[in-house]
Amino acid sequence: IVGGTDSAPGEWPWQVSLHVKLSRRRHVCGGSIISNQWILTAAHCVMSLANPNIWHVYAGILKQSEINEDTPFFKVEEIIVHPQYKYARTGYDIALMKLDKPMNFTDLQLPICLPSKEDADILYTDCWVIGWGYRKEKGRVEDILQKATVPLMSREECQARYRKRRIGDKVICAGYDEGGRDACKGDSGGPLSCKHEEVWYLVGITSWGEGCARPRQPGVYTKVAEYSDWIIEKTT
Ligand SMILES: Cc1c(O)cccc1C(=O)Nc1cccc2ccc(C(=N)N)cc12
Repeated sequence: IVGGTDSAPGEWPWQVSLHVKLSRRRHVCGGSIISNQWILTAAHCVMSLANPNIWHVYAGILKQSEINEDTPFFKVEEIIVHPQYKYARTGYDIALMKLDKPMNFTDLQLPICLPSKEDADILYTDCWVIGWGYRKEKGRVEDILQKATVPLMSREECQARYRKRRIGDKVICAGYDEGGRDACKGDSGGPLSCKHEEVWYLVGITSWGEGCARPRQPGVYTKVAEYSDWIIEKTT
């Protein structure tokens, strides 16, 4: 997250850290708890690492430094990548991870609500992007979970900012014209969470952007409301 601040313990109980157990255990992407056995993340996070056995899901943590070989984690039983996904920039950047066993909800690990398709046009005004990703383009994974508030923008305005790309209706853009506050590498797969009438909704999944927090280059997020049928089909 560029231009963010430290989160407090339990502030974002649906945020998880997805680690890959390869050469070195490391945070690869964020993800969101959507039920006691399912995590929603970005397809580009899991594409080249589609083997469920190499993933460790850490829930209820604030700092990466809380994680060591004794820290409990969830194993992944199944990974479902959207069948139409090719690259983050061309959309369908969404994937589901089924945990090997249901988690117990606590104050530090709770699900976030999915917006329904009817909610696709709600104008959310209190949206936050969170993650342990880079604070600048040439950055590194951060220790304390960062948060930044970002305004949603219309598809038309986003398309005007990304002339070389097709900004479709299954993505949502957010950011400041002057730049300075945005998600970045390492935040991928994490939630764009919006509070609406006292309830938090998973409005977007951090997907891509040209650089990070650059003027007139907003963050692009998978629009979760457009995938509610797919999510329900795959998780029930
Ligand atoms: C290609 C690249 C890097 O190598 C390092 C840092 C950023 C980038 C980059 O251009 N964009 C990105 C690469 C990977 C995930 C990203 C997630 C969000 C955003 C965003 N701005 N909302 C940009 C990303």
